[in-house]
Amino acid sequence: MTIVLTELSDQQQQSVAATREKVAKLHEELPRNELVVWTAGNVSERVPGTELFVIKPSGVRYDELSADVMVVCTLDGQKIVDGTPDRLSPSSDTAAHAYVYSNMPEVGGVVHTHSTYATAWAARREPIPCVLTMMADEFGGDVPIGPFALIGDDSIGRGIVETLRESRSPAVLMANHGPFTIGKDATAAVKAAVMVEEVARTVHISRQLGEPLRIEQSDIDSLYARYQNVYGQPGTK
Ligand SMILES: O=C(CO)[C@@H](O)[C@@H](O)COP(=O)(O)O
Repeated sequence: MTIVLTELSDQQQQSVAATREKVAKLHEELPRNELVVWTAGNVSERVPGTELFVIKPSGVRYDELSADVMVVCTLDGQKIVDGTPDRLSPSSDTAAHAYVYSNMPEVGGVVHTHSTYATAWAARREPIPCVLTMMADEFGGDVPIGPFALIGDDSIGRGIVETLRESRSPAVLMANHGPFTIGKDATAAVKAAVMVEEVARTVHISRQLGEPLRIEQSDIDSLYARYQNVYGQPGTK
């Protein structure tokens, strides 16, 4: 049965509208942080109080993105009648985002980029070793590699879920493709995308003059616990 946005409850329609505004605004962070070129990358967020999520339309330039063109999809990746033109297709990664939302109920936001240094590690299919306290803080260990998967069905999503279920990391480097990140909401997922590119660059530079040394696991655990539970102001991180 096709879902029609205007047939949802007023509260659900307001939730969709607010999520569209937020996801459109968060897309600005990808070029601002130099995580994407042209139309690469995408951000999505689950719509509270619904079984829906909002994602970028495929192939639309970042300076043409707005709340009005954010596409609303069901958790199996199907576009609903959302007020956008029928011809406006959701991101080519919609199936991947949908698979994550369907299989990781704790995830509220998903981001994909091709940021240069993180994607270079993905091309080598090499996990980023946990050699920085910022990595312990944000990723709780290495940043893992996910399997090579072609776009178009749920194989990328399946690879993301299978990898991240075995890791504390909110980022996975999909082999030969690039980073996908998750979070409790889209803001957290965008932050993870920014941070994974930062640590990928730092560790790359460090390795040019020697082999960086891994932090002891007990120290990683201690740093991760502090950062996840103490750092920053209450409710923000
Ligand atoms: O890497 C891919 C697909 O995985 C790119 O096409 C992606 O970054 C951007 O695609 P969309 O514009 O979101 O369809």
